[in-house]
Amino acid sequence: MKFTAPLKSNSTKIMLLGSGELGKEVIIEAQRLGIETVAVDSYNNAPAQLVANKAYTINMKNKDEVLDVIRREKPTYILPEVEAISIQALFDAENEGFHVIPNAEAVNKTMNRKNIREFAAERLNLPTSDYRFVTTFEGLEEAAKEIGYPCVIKPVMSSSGHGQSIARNSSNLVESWELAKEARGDASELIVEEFITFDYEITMLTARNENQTVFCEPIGHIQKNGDYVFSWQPMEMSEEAKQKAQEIAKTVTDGLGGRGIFGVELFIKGDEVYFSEVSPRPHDTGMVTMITQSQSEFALHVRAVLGLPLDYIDYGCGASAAYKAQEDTFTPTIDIEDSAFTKNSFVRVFGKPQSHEGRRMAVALVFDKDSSQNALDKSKEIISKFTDC
Ligand SMILES: Nc1ncnc2c1ncn2[C@@H]1O[C@H](COP(=O)(O)OP(=O)(O)OP(=O)(O)O)[C@@H](O)[C@H]1O
Ligand SMILES: NCC(=O)N[C@@H]1O[C@H](COP(=O)([O-])[O-])[C@@H](O)[C@H]1O
Ligand SMILES: [Mg+2]
Repeated sequence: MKFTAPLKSNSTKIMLLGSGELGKEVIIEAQRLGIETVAVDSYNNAPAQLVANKAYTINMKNKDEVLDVIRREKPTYILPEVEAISIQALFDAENEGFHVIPNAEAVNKTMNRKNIREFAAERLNLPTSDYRFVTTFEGLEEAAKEIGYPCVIKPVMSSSGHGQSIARNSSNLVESWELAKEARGDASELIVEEFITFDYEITMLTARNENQTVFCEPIGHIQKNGDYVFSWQPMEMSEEAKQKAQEIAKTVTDGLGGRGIFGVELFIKGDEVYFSEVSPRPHDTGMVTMITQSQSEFALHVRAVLGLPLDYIDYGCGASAAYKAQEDTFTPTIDIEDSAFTKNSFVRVFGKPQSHEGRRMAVALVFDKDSSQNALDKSKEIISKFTDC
Protein backbone atom coordinates (compact mmCIF):
# COMPACT_ATOMS: atom_id res chain seq x y z
CA MET A 1 0.00 0.00 0.00
CA LYS A 2 1.13 3.53 -0.67
CA PHE A 3 0.57 6.45 1.68
CA THR A 4 -0.09 9.71 -0.10
CA ALA A 5 0.86 12.65 2.07
CA PRO A 6 -2.50 14.33 2.59
CA LEU A 7 -1.31 17.86 2.02
CA LYS A 8 -0.77 16.92 -1.62
CA SER A 9 -4.14 15.30 -2.07
CA ASN A 10 -5.80 17.43 0.57
CA SER A 11 -8.10 14.54 1.23
CA THR A 12 -7.62 13.16 4.73
CA LYS A 13 -9.32 14.84 7.64
CA ILE A 14 -9.51 13.59 11.22
CA MET A 15 -12.25 14.76 13.59
CA LEU A 16 -11.84 14.23 17.32
CA LEU A 17 -14.98 14.01 19.45
CA GLY A 18 -13.50 14.97 22.80
CA SER A 19 -10.41 17.16 22.93
CA GLY A 20 -8.53 16.53 26.16
CA GLU A 21 -4.86 15.82 26.77
CA LEU A 22 -4.98 12.45 25.00
CA GLY A 23 -6.61 13.96 21.93
CA LYS A 24 -4.08 16.77 21.89
CA GLU A 25 -1.27 14.27 21.32
CA VAL A 26 -3.31 12.46 18.65
CA ILE A 27 -3.81 15.75 16.81
CA ILE A 28 -0.09 16.54 17.01
CA GLU A 29 0.75 13.13 15.52
CA ALA A 30 -1.80 13.61 12.72
CA GLN A 31 -0.47 17.11 12.01
CA ARG A 32 3.00 15.62 11.65
CA LEU A 33 1.67 13.67 8.66
CA GLY A 34 0.08 16.78 7.21
CA ILE A 35 -3.44 15.65 8.01
CA GLU A 36 -6.16 18.22 8.49
CA THR A 37 -7.62 18.07 11.99
CA VAL A 38 -10.85 19.19 13.65
CA ALA A 39 -11.24 19.11 17.44
CA VAL A 40 -14.68 19.04 19.04
CA ASP A 41 -15.50 19.24 22.74
CA SER A 42 -18.11 20.64 25.08
CA TYR A 43 -15.98 23.59 26.30
CA ASN A 44 -13.83 26.19 24.57
CA ASN A 45 -10.04 25.97 24.35
CA ALA A 46 -9.87 22.29 25.25
CA PRO A 47 -6.28 21.01 24.91
CA ALA A 48 -6.69 19.41 21.46
CA GLN A 49 -8.59 22.46 20.19
CA LEU A 50 -5.47 24.51 20.87
CA VAL A 51 -3.47 22.55 18.28
CA ALA A 52 -6.10 21.51 15.69
CA ASN A 53 -6.79 23.29 12.41
CA LYS A 54 -10.37 23.90 13.47
CA ALA A 55 -12.34 23.72 16.71
CA TYR A 56 -16.03 23.34 17.52
CA THR A 57 -17.71 23.56 20.91
CA ILE A 58 -21.01 21.72 21.06
CA ASN A 59 -23.18 19.66 23.38
CA MET A 60 -21.59 16.29 22.64
CA LYS A 61 -24.51 14.37 24.07
CA ASN A 62 -26.90 16.04 21.64
CA LYS A 63 -27.33 13.85 18.56
CA ASP A 64 -28.25 16.69 16.21
CA GLU A 65 -25.32 18.88 17.24
CA VAL A 66 -22.84 16.03 16.77
CA LEU A 67 -24.34 15.07 13.39
CA ASP A 68 -24.38 18.71 12.26
CA VAL A 69 -20.65 19.13 12.83
CA ILE A 70 -19.88 15.80 11.14
CA ARG A 71 -22.00 16.62 8.08
CA ARG A 72 -20.50 20.10 7.83
CA GLU A 73 -16.85 18.98 8.08
CA LYS A 74 -17.15 15.59 6.33
CA PRO A 75 -14.15 14.04 8.11
CA THR A 76 -12.46 10.95 6.67
CA TYR A 77 -12.18 9.52 10.18
CA ILE A 78 -14.14 10.28 13.35
CA LEU A 79 -12.16 9.52 16.53
CA PRO A 80 -14.20 9.43 19.77
CA GLU A 81 -11.96 10.64 22.61
CA VAL A 82 -14.36 10.61 25.60
CA GLU A 83 -17.19 8.37 26.75
CA ALA A 84 -19.93 11.00 26.89
CA ILE A 85 -20.92 11.31 23.22
CA SER A 86 -24.31 10.76 21.59
CA ILE A 87 -23.92 7.18 20.44
CA GLN A 88 -26.93 7.51 18.13
CA ALA A 89 -25.05 10.25 16.25
CA LEU A 90 -22.17 7.81 15.70
CA PHE A 91 -24.49 5.08 14.41
CA ASP A 92 -26.23 7.56 12.11
CA ALA A 93 -22.89 8.91 10.85
CA GLU A 94 -21.70 5.38 10.11
CA ASN A 95 -24.93 4.68 8.22
CA GLU A 96 -24.28 7.81 6.16
CA GLY A 97 -20.89 6.36 5.16
CA PHE A 98 -18.61 8.07 7.68
CA HIS A 99 -15.77 6.03 9.21
CA VAL A 100 -15.99 5.93 13.00
CA ILE A 101 -12.85 4.67 14.81
CA PRO A 102 -12.77 1.83 15.62
CA ASN A 103 -16.49 1.50 14.73
CA ALA A 104 -19.75 2.78 16.25
CA GLU A 105 -20.70 -0.55 17.81
CA ALA A 106 -17.30 -0.85 19.55
CA VAL A 107 -17.75 2.66 20.95
CA ASN A 108 -21.26 1.75 22.05
CA LYS A 109 -20.06 -1.37 23.82
CA THR A 110 -17.11 0.25 25.58
CA MET A 111 -18.80 3.49 26.66
CA ASN A 112 -21.26 1.53 28.74
CA ARG A 113 -20.05 -0.84 31.43
CA LYS A 114 -23.08 -3.07 31.03
CA ASN A 115 -22.48 -3.58 27.32
CA ILE A 116 -18.75 -4.27 27.58
CA ARG A 117 -19.03 -6.44 30.68
CA GLU A 118 -21.74 -8.62 29.17
CA PHE A 119 -19.83 -8.82 25.90
CA ALA A 120 -16.51 -9.75 27.58
CA ALA A 121 -17.84 -12.12 30.26
CA GLU A 122 -20.86 -13.67 28.60
CA ARG A 123 -20.04 -13.62 24.85
CA LEU A 124 -16.23 -13.88 24.89
CA ASN A 125 -16.07 -15.88 28.14
CA LEU A 126 -13.23 -13.75 29.54
CA PRO A 127 -12.53 -13.93 33.29
CA THR A 128 -13.90 -10.86 35.13
CA SER A 129 -14.93 -9.96 38.67
CA ASP A 130 -18.43 -11.12 39.62
CA TYR A 131 -20.98 -8.37 38.90
CA ARG A 132 -24.63 -7.25 39.00
CA PHE A 133 -26.48 -4.30 37.46
CA VAL A 134 -28.96 -2.27 39.48
CA THR A 135 -31.30 0.67 38.89
CA THR A 136 -32.74 1.19 42.39
CA PHE A 137 -31.35 1.57 45.89
CA GLU A 138 -33.15 -1.62 46.92
CA GLY A 139 -31.50 -3.36 43.98
CA LEU A 140 -28.12 -2.06 45.14
CA GLU A 141 -28.67 -3.45 48.65
CA GLU A 142 -29.63 -6.80 47.21
CA ALA A 143 -26.69 -6.94 44.75
CA ALA A 144 -24.10 -5.90 47.35
CA LYS A 145 -25.36 -8.65 49.65
CA GLU A 146 -24.99 -11.22 46.89
CA ILE A 147 -21.57 -10.02 45.70
CA GLY A 148 -20.23 -9.53 49.26
CA TYR A 149 -18.15 -6.74 50.81
CA PRO A 150 -16.07 -4.88 49.91
CA CYS A 151 -17.64 -4.26 46.52
CA VAL A 152 -17.02 -1.59 43.89
CA ILE A 153 -19.96 0.52 42.73
CA LYS A 154 -19.80 2.48 39.47
CA PRO A 155 -22.25 4.26 37.16
CA VAL A 156 -22.61 2.36 33.87
CA MET A 157 -21.25 5.38 32.02
CA SER A 158 -18.44 7.40 33.57
CA SER A 159 -14.66 7.70 33.47
CA SER A 160 -11.63 8.69 35.53
CA GLY A 161 -13.36 7.35 38.63
CA HIS A 162 -16.23 9.85 38.60
CA GLY A 163 -19.14 8.50 40.65
CA GLN A 164 -17.19 5.39 41.69
CA SER A 165 -16.88 4.11 45.25
CA ILE A 166 -16.02 1.09 47.35
CA ALA A 167 -18.63 -0.05 49.85
CA ARG A 168 -17.03 -1.85 52.79
CA ASN A 169 -20.32 -2.72 54.47
CA SER A 170 -24.03 -2.05 54.05
CA SER A 171 -23.85 1.26 55.91
CA ASN A 172 -21.73 2.68 53.03
CA LEU A 173 -24.42 2.06 50.42
CA VAL A 174 -26.36 5.32 50.89
CA GLU A 175 -23.17 7.29 50.30
CA SER A 176 -22.24 5.16 47.26
CA TRP A 177 -25.72 5.66 45.83
CA GLU A 178 -25.44 9.46 46.23
CA LEU A 179 -21.88 9.58 44.92
CA ALA A 180 -22.80 7.68 41.75
CA LYS A 181 -24.86 10.71 40.69
CA GLU A 182 -21.56 12.52 40.05
CA ALA A 183 -21.04 10.38 36.94
CA ARG A 184 -19.87 12.08 33.76
CA GLY A 185 -22.22 10.06 31.60
CA ASP A 186 -25.13 8.01 32.79
CA ALA A 187 -25.89 7.05 36.39
CA SER A 188 -29.37 5.67 35.74
CA GLU A 189 -27.87 2.19 36.14
CA LEU A 190 -24.96 1.05 38.31
CA ILE A 191 -22.62 -1.92 38.21
CA VAL A 192 -21.79 -3.61 41.49
CA GLU A 193 -18.48 -5.47 41.16
CA GLU A 194 -16.72 -7.97 43.35
CA PHE A 195 -13.58 -6.30 44.74
CA ILE A 196 -10.56 -8.06 43.24
CA THR A 197 -7.57 -8.10 45.61
CA PHE A 198 -5.13 -7.98 42.72
CA ASP A 199 -1.34 -8.02 43.10
CA TYR A 200 -1.09 -5.30 40.47
CA GLU A 201 -3.02 -3.92 37.50
CA ILE A 202 -1.89 -3.18 33.98
CA THR A 203 -2.93 -1.60 30.73
CA MET A 204 -2.15 -3.73 27.70
CA LEU A 205 -2.03 -1.24 24.85
CA THR A 206 -3.10 -3.09 21.71
CA ALA A 207 -2.94 -1.49 18.27
CA ARG A 208 -4.76 -3.16 15.41
CA ASN A 209 -5.79 -2.66 11.84
CA GLU A 210 -7.00 -5.13 9.22
CA ASN A 211 -3.49 -6.58 8.76
CA GLN A 212 -1.76 -6.51 12.12
CA THR A 213 -2.16 -6.57 15.91
CA VAL A 214 0.70 -5.20 18.01
CA PHE A 215 1.02 -5.18 21.81
CA CYS A 216 3.02 -2.64 23.73
CA GLU A 217 4.96 -3.77 26.79
CA PRO A 218 2.59 -3.97 29.79
CA ILE A 219 2.05 -0.71 31.65
CA GLY A 220 1.74 -0.92 35.43
CA HIS A 221 -0.22 1.81 37.17
CA ILE A 222 -1.52 3.19 40.43
CA GLN A 223 -5.00 4.66 40.69
CA LYS A 224 -6.36 6.94 43.40
CA ASN A 225 -10.13 7.28 43.74
CA GLY A 226 -10.52 5.50 40.41
CA ASP A 227 -8.20 7.87 38.55
CA TYR A 228 -4.66 7.20 37.36
CA VAL A 229 -1.80 8.95 39.17
CA PHE A 230 1.36 6.99 38.23
CA SER A 231 2.24 4.58 35.44
CA TRP A 232 5.40 2.77 34.38
CA GLN A 233 6.53 0.55 31.54
CA PRO A 234 7.38 -2.27 31.36
CA MET A 235 5.57 -3.85 34.29
CA GLU A 236 7.49 -7.00 35.26
CA MET A 237 5.13 -9.98 34.98
CA SER A 238 5.45 -13.77 34.85
CA GLU A 239 5.56 -15.17 31.32
CA GLU A 240 2.30 -17.00 31.99
CA ALA A 241 0.46 -13.88 33.15
CA LYS A 242 1.83 -11.84 30.24
CA GLN A 243 0.75 -14.51 27.77
CA LYS A 244 -2.76 -14.59 29.26
CA ALA A 245 -2.92 -10.79 29.24
CA GLN A 246 -2.07 -10.70 25.53
CA GLU A 247 -4.58 -13.44 24.75
CA ILE A 248 -7.36 -11.53 26.54
CA ALA A 249 -6.35 -8.30 24.80
CA LYS A 250 -6.39 -10.03 21.41
CA THR A 251 -9.77 -11.65 22.05
CA VAL A 252 -11.45 -8.45 23.18
CA THR A 253 -9.95 -6.21 20.46
CA ASP A 254 -10.73 -8.76 17.72
CA GLY A 255 -14.24 -8.95 19.15
CA LEU A 256 -14.64 -5.18 18.92
CA GLY A 257 -12.94 -4.96 15.53
CA GLY A 258 -11.92 -1.90 13.52
CA ARG A 259 -8.73 0.11 13.49
CA GLY A 260 -6.96 1.98 16.26
CA ILE A 261 -5.26 1.55 19.60
CA PHE A 262 -7.08 0.08 22.58
CA GLY A 263 -6.19 0.29 26.29
CA VAL A 264 -7.11 -3.10 27.75
CA GLU A 265 -7.28 -2.83 31.54
CA LEU A 266 -6.44 -6.01 33.43
CA PHE A 267 -6.09 -7.06 37.06
CA ILE A 268 -3.35 -9.62 37.87
CA LYS A 269 -3.33 -11.95 40.85
CA GLY A 270 -0.56 -14.56 40.76
CA ASP A 271 -0.83 -15.93 37.25
CA GLU A 272 -4.55 -15.19 37.02
CA VAL A 273 -5.62 -12.32 34.78
CA TYR A 274 -9.02 -10.61 35.01
CA PHE A 275 -10.44 -8.38 32.30
CA SER A 276 -11.67 -5.06 33.77
CA GLU A 277 -12.53 -2.72 30.88
CA VAL A 278 -11.17 -1.39 27.59
CA SER A 279 -10.84 2.04 25.98
CA PRO A 280 -11.14 2.02 22.16
CA ARG A 281 -8.58 4.85 22.01
CA PRO A 282 -5.32 5.90 23.70
CA HIS A 283 -5.24 5.41 27.45
CA ASP A 284 -4.20 7.92 30.13
CA THR A 285 -1.76 5.43 31.70
CA GLY A 286 -0.21 5.06 28.22
CA MET A 287 1.15 8.62 28.24
CA VAL A 288 4.38 6.97 29.40
CA THR A 289 4.88 5.72 25.83
CA MET A 290 5.73 9.30 24.82
CA ILE A 291 9.11 8.65 26.44
CA THR A 292 9.57 4.88 26.15
CA GLN A 293 8.67 4.10 22.54
CA SER A 294 9.78 5.31 19.11
CA GLN A 295 6.06 5.50 18.26
CA SER A 296 3.92 6.56 21.23
CA GLU A 297 0.40 5.22 21.74
CA PHE A 298 -0.81 8.38 19.98
CA ALA A 299 1.42 7.84 16.94
CA LEU A 300 0.35 4.18 16.83
CA HIS A 301 -3.30 5.22 16.99
CA VAL A 302 -2.88 7.52 14.00
CA ARG A 303 -0.91 4.86 12.12
CA ALA A 304 -3.59 2.27 12.82
CA VAL A 305 -6.35 4.65 11.71
CA LEU A 306 -4.51 5.30 8.44
CA GLY A 307 -3.81 1.59 7.89
CA LEU A 308 -0.03 2.14 8.16
CA PRO A 309 2.41 -0.44 9.61
CA LEU A 310 2.36 -0.58 13.41
CA ASP A 311 5.98 -1.49 14.12
CA TYR A 312 8.03 0.54 16.58
CA ILE A 313 10.93 0.07 18.99
CA ASP A 314 11.10 0.20 22.77
CA TYR A 315 13.81 2.51 24.03
CA GLY A 316 13.82 1.17 27.61
CA CYS A 317 12.00 1.76 30.90
CA GLY A 318 9.98 4.80 31.82
CA ALA A 319 7.32 6.26 34.06
CA SER A 320 4.68 8.98 34.16
CA ALA A 321 3.26 10.97 37.06
CA ALA A 322 0.07 12.99 36.69
CA TYR A 323 -0.14 16.47 38.18
CA LYS A 324 -3.54 17.42 39.54
CA ALA A 325 -4.65 20.95 40.32
CA GLN A 326 -4.94 21.94 43.96
CA GLU A 327 -7.50 24.67 43.47
CA ASP A 328 -10.28 26.00 41.25
CA THR A 329 -9.29 28.81 38.93
CA PHE A 330 -10.01 30.24 35.47
CA THR A 331 -6.36 31.14 35.00
CA PRO A 332 -4.45 28.01 35.85
CA THR A 333 -0.67 28.18 35.81
CA ILE A 334 1.86 25.74 37.19
CA ASP A 335 5.28 26.46 38.68
CA ILE A 336 7.72 23.84 37.44
CA GLU A 337 11.33 23.71 38.61
CA ASP A 338 13.83 23.55 35.79
CA SER A 339 15.22 20.34 37.33
CA ALA A 340 12.18 18.63 35.74
CA PHE A 341 13.81 19.09 32.35
CA THR A 342 16.80 16.77 32.00
CA LYS A 343 18.17 14.58 29.23
CA ASN A 344 15.93 11.81 30.60
CA SER A 345 12.81 13.70 31.61
CA PHE A 346 10.29 16.22 30.35
CA VAL A 347 6.87 17.60 31.13
CA ARG A 348 3.68 17.95 29.09
CA VAL A 349 1.36 20.73 30.21
CA PHE A 350 -2.11 20.20 28.78
CA GLY A 351 -3.20 23.85 28.68
CA LYS A 352 -6.66 23.31 30.17
CA PRO A 353 -8.38 26.68 30.42
CA GLN A 354 -9.82 26.06 33.86
CA SER A 355 -8.68 24.05 36.85
CA HIS A 356 -10.64 22.50 39.61
CA GLU A 357 -9.26 20.57 42.54
CA GLY A 358 -8.12 17.16 41.36
CA ARG A 359 -8.26 17.96 37.62
CA ARG A 360 -5.31 16.50 35.70
CA MET A 361 -3.34 19.42 34.28
CA ALA A 362 0.10 18.08 33.34
CA VAL A 363 2.25 14.98 33.33
CA ALA A 364 5.93 14.37 34.11
CA LEU A 365 7.69 11.73 32.00
CA VAL A 366 10.94 10.03 32.91
CA PHE A 367 13.15 7.61 30.99
CA ASP A 368 15.56 5.18 32.62
CA LYS A 369 17.22 2.66 30.35
CA ASP A 370 17.10 -0.19 32.89
CA SER A 371 14.72 0.49 35.75
CA SER A 372 11.01 1.34 35.76
CA GLN A 373 11.26 1.78 39.52
CA ASN A 374 13.98 4.44 39.22
CA ALA A 375 11.94 6.19 36.54
CA LEU A 376 8.86 6.08 38.77
CA ASP A 377 10.70 7.46 41.79
CA LYS A 378 12.08 10.29 39.68
CA SER A 379 8.67 11.14 38.15
CA LYS A 380 7.14 11.32 41.64
CA GLU A 381 9.94 13.60 42.77
CA ILE A 382 9.37 15.89 39.79
CA ILE A 383 5.65 16.41 40.36
CA SER A 384 6.12 16.79 44.11
CA LYS A 385 7.83 20.07 43.24
CA PHE A 386 5.02 21.35 41.00
CA THR A 387 2.81 24.02 42.52
CA ASP A 388 -0.27 25.91 41.34
CA CYS A 389 0.48 29.60 41.17
N1 LIG B 1 -13.66 -4.77 40.73
C1 LIG B 1 -12.61 -4.08 41.15
N2 LIG B 1 -11.78 -4.59 42.09
C2 LIG B 1 -10.70 -3.88 42.53
N3 LIG B 1 -10.37 -2.67 42.09
C3 LIG B 1 -11.14 -2.10 41.14
C4 LIG B 1 -12.30 -2.78 40.63
N4 LIG B 1 -12.87 -1.98 39.69
C5 LIG B 1 -12.12 -0.87 39.64
N5 LIG B 1 -11.09 -0.93 40.50
C6 LIG B 1 -10.04 0.10 40.68
O1 LIG B 1 -10.55 1.36 40.26
C7 LIG B 1 -9.85 1.81 39.10
C8 LIG B 1 -10.80 2.55 38.16
O2 LIG B 1 -11.83 1.68 37.75
P1 LIG B 1 -12.38 1.74 36.26
O3 LIG B 1 -11.25 1.60 35.31
O4 LIG B 1 -13.48 0.77 36.12
O5 LIG B 1 -12.96 3.24 36.26
P2 LIG B 1 -12.99 4.36 35.17
O6 LIG B 1 -13.83 5.45 35.73
O7 LIG B 1 -13.41 3.73 33.89
O8 LIG B 1 -11.51 4.83 35.04
P3 LIG B 1 -10.74 5.28 33.70
O9 LIG B 1 -11.67 6.07 32.87
O10 LIG B 1 -9.61 6.09 34.27
O11 LIG B 1 -10.26 4.01 33.07
C9 LIG B 1 -9.23 0.55 38.49
O12 LIG B 1 -8.14 0.85 37.65
C10 LIG B 1 -8.86 -0.20 39.76
O13 LIG B 1 -7.70 0.34 40.36
N1 LIG C 1 -9.49 8.26 31.85
C1 LIG C 1 -9.94 8.91 30.71
C2 LIG C 1 -9.03 10.09 30.36
O1 LIG C 1 -7.96 10.25 30.89
N2 LIG C 1 -9.49 10.92 29.43
C3 LIG C 1 -8.77 12.11 29.06
O2 LIG C 1 -9.13 13.17 29.94
C4 LIG C 1 -9.82 14.19 29.24
C5 LIG C 1 -10.88 14.84 30.10
O3 LIG C 1 -10.19 15.60 31.06
P1 LIG C 1 -11.00 16.58 32.06
O4 LIG C 1 -11.82 15.68 32.92
O5 LIG C 1 -9.93 17.29 32.83
O6 LIG C 1 -11.85 17.49 31.21
C6 LIG C 1 -10.39 13.50 28.02
O7 LIG C 1 -10.70 14.42 27.00
C7 LIG C 1 -9.24 12.57 27.68
O8 LIG C 1 -8.20 13.24 27.02
MG1 LIG D 1 -10.38 2.25 33.83
